[in-house]
Amino acid sequence: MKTESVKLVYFSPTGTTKAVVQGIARGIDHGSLEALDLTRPDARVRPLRTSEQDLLIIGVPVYMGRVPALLTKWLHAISARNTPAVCVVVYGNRVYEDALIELKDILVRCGCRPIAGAAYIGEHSFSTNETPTAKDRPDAGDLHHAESFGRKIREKLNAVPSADQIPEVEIPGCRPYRGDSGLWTVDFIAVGDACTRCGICAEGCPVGAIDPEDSSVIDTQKCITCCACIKNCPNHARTMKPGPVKEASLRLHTLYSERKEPECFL
Ligand SMILES: Cc1cc2nc3c(=O)[nH]c(=O)nc-3n(C[C@H](O)[C@H](O)[C@H](O)COP(=O)(O)O)c2cc1C
Repeated sequence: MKTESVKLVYFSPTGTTKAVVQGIARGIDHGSLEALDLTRPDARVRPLRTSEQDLLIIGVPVYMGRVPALLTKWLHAISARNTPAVCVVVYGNRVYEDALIELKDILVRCGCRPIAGAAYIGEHSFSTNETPTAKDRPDAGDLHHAESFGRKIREKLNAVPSADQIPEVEIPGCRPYRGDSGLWTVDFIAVGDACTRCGICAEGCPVGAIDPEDSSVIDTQKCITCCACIKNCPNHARTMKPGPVKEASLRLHTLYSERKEPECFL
């Protein structure tokens, strides 16, 4: 079947999911490409509409083995008319549990026809220089893999006459979904003297939890512990305070250092 455009949709506070889905899109020989970055809160207001002429590629990070809870309302509101869809999750080298099957289920309910799914590895949000986990992933090998996955998706699309005839894609996972999509409410960010109040952290916060006038003021009720503010700070002024997130960073580094590889389902 022919698709006229690719719609590339992602939520990616620390940029790893974005890099992976862009890699997949490079491998698909597409006509036009429209990107929708859901990371900023104002991008999650208008619902998405897609048709059979689109190919939807949608990527989310894995949070606690699940699709991030803050996205589910927006995802459920997608209105897709028989749209072929590629479901992608990116996880921090621990496990992706039921996130991929959950994403697939949501998209099916919205009217999509999943044509492929994949789980890739990205540097863990809690990874630091002292306790790294999946440091600098996706790396060149992962991105090469993503492009080649994209080429296989194109071949599969070319081989089916219409979206109705896309065969069911088997995705691993359990229903009801395991894991707990609830996040910690925790005051874990230390702001050091190097902070210049430039506001870059507030601008990049996916939930508007940082005061743009005074970036040391953080609304812990809103914070989703994505660590984008730590990783995006040009002055390295933000670090983890001792506590559960820092402890998790050490635990992940200790238990999940062995390299995992991407998995694709076609
Ligand atoms: C709150 C939270 C929960 C997470 N849960 C998991 C998890 O269950 N398994 C895992 O391997 N990685 C987990 N991660 C790590 C992210 O999935 C991973 O770092 C991903 O690459 C981040 O994507 P991004 O760079 O697009 O923000 C979690 C990260 C956060 C912030």
